[in-house]
Amino acid sequence: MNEQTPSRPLLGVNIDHVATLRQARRTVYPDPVLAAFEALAGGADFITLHLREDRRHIQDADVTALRARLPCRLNLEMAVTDEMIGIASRLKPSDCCLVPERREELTTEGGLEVAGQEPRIADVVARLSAAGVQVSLFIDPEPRQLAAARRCGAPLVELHTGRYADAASGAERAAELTRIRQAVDEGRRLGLTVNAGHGLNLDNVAAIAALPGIAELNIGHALVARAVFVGLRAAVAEMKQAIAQASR
Ligand SMILES: CC(=O)[C@@H](O)[C@H](O)COP(=O)(O)O
Ligand SMILES: NCC(=O)COP(=O)(O)O
Repeated sequence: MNEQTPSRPLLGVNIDHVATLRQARRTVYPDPVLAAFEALAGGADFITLHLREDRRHIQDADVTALRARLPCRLNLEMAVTDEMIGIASRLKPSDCCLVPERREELTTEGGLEVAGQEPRIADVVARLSAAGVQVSLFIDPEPRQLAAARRCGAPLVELHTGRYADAASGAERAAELTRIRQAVDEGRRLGLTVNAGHGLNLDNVAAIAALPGIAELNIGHALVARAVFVGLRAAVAEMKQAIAQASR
């Protein structure tokens, strides 16, 4: 629950798109395991990765290797499918985040529809929790989804910040930030630990990191993109600094 929310959000580095580069040629490099250690050297608090049904980037072997070798928490993002539940139950990552997934999507387009499938989500939360996995639900910043997440027994939620990140105007961005702030407050009132992520970068992270009560941020694509120019260790260090400055 949320009694120990840190003064500034922890940073989970999502290494999906290191694997995207590897999959472009089906080579064995760049190695996501090496990337994870570089991210940790840059100050990452834990590592996040998304094992998609279509395996477009992260592969099963990456999850197995990281589970065996990481000295930190491993946050496995996955769809709510029997296949993925089986993988998570077998590998037992420290954390698992249930996300929506559609084959044709370019990236995650919205939050998990928890409110419309509570019995299924509650069952999966119970099964993974019984296996010792800390489960979070990737949801839109909406009161009905927060309430449903609480009823499903999830201890954590991750608020989808994609609409904030993709806002086409300052007014729209401000409105989305208000929506997220209200969702953080409501989630904490419900006793949830509240995380956030998707589409965050050096230009937009400060306003999110400054929101009181956010426990963790998951950031990936923008960090890997920045790493093309400065390296992953430096890109993570930059992001940690931006988060620290925003949450003073
Ligand atoms: C759930 C989420 O917002 C991301 O962590 C997710 O991994 C995005 O999918 P891609 O990494 O394939 O863009
Ligand atoms: N859950 C969000 C995440 O892990 C990273 O999302 P992005 O920074 O790659 O958009």
